Amino acid sequence: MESLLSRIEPFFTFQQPLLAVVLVTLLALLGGYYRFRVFPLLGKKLPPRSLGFPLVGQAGNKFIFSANDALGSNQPVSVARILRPESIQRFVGEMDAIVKEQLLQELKGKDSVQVVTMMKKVTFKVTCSLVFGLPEERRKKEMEEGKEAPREDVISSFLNLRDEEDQSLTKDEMIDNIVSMIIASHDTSAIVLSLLLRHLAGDTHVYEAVLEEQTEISKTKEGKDGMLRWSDVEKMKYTWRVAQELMRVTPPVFGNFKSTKDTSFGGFDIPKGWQVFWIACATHMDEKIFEEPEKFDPSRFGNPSKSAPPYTYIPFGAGPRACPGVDFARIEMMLILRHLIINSKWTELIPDEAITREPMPYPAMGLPIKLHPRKDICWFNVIPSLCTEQN
Ligand code: HEM
Repeated sequence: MESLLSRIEPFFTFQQPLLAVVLVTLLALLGGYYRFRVFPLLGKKLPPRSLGFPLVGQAGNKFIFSANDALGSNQPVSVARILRPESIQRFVGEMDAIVKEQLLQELKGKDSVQVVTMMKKVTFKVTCSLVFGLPEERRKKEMEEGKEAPREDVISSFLNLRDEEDQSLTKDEMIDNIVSMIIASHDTSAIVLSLLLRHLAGDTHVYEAVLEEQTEISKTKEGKDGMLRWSDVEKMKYTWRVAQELMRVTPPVFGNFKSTKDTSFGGFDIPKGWQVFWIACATHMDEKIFEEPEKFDPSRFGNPSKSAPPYTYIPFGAGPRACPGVDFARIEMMLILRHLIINSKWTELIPDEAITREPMPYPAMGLPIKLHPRKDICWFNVIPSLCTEQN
């Protein structure tokens, strides 16, 4: 497989494992999809596409969160900086506060909830805080309390961008990038979280192991301010492996790239300029890459001897246009899952609910669950109805 990849890689700007490639497709096909699904948001024409994953609007390939230098030397770097681990890691405490506040709001007075809707709301709120920064009153309060200088938000960063001719972004380019960012960020994490809750409801062994890890972390927080930090997220190793395994079994998104030369793969000719649509599912289920692929086994990510070769574990894509939001997504998902699991068990109200693809994999009925909060460590205890006889 490696020799095949090395033969093919030079022909693509977006190197991916082509084992699993379901070859589709012309720009028109994807264009149709995006026009139908996304463009009504902006009422714009299909953007001129070139490389990678431009989602919406006139900005087209000027997707400035990309790690790829799509706009020119300084611009992408300055905005992508916001999503780099060292920036995102500073955001843990703030993100944690938003997550708690939003979960409380979503669960207030309820003993059952529709998970997909809840996750979308929580992740939307977290994304908005990344894009727009802290609300004014909280920003003031934090400064008064002598906390670190407020983190740079996406809007401020956009306003400071200049191209080689010292031109700032147009309003349309800004809107396109913000809408793309919000779609790319909150929907994906919301789906993974929903599927995680669904899996944990039916897998007691994994549920207990995640709970144990999170309880250990809680013990280290006793007597302190309780605020989570990056060092706490780093300790969530098993919890993260569970999320990784979930994304192996059910990768949430597809990707696409563009051939820069005429080439062929698996007996198919791929003309220069064609958009190639890849899916991770088949690669992730290939027994030559992942032993016993049908088995849900988070330990495969903690074992160097089992580690997958490059470009074979690709829920976040790979190569120059890989997802720049991976650290953000990791922290956000770990925090949300932690708060739910240390406070509550849950059971599915529709057992074995089907998964539909639209095209992302959603529980067909939105995953309604019943919550069974734990009395002893009830974070929901500000809401008495959630902490009474329901255990
Ligand atoms: C579990 C969560 C997520 C998953 C599974 C995911 C997956 C992906 C994948 C597979 C791609 C590449 C698509 C391709 O190859 O064509 C991508 C691109 C992208 N993602 Fe994510 N993503 C997630 C969360 C996030 C978050 C939280 C953000 C932002 C905070 C984000 C921002 C982006 C951006 C900006 C791109 C476009 C990069 C470019 O065009 O160069 N994603 N994502």
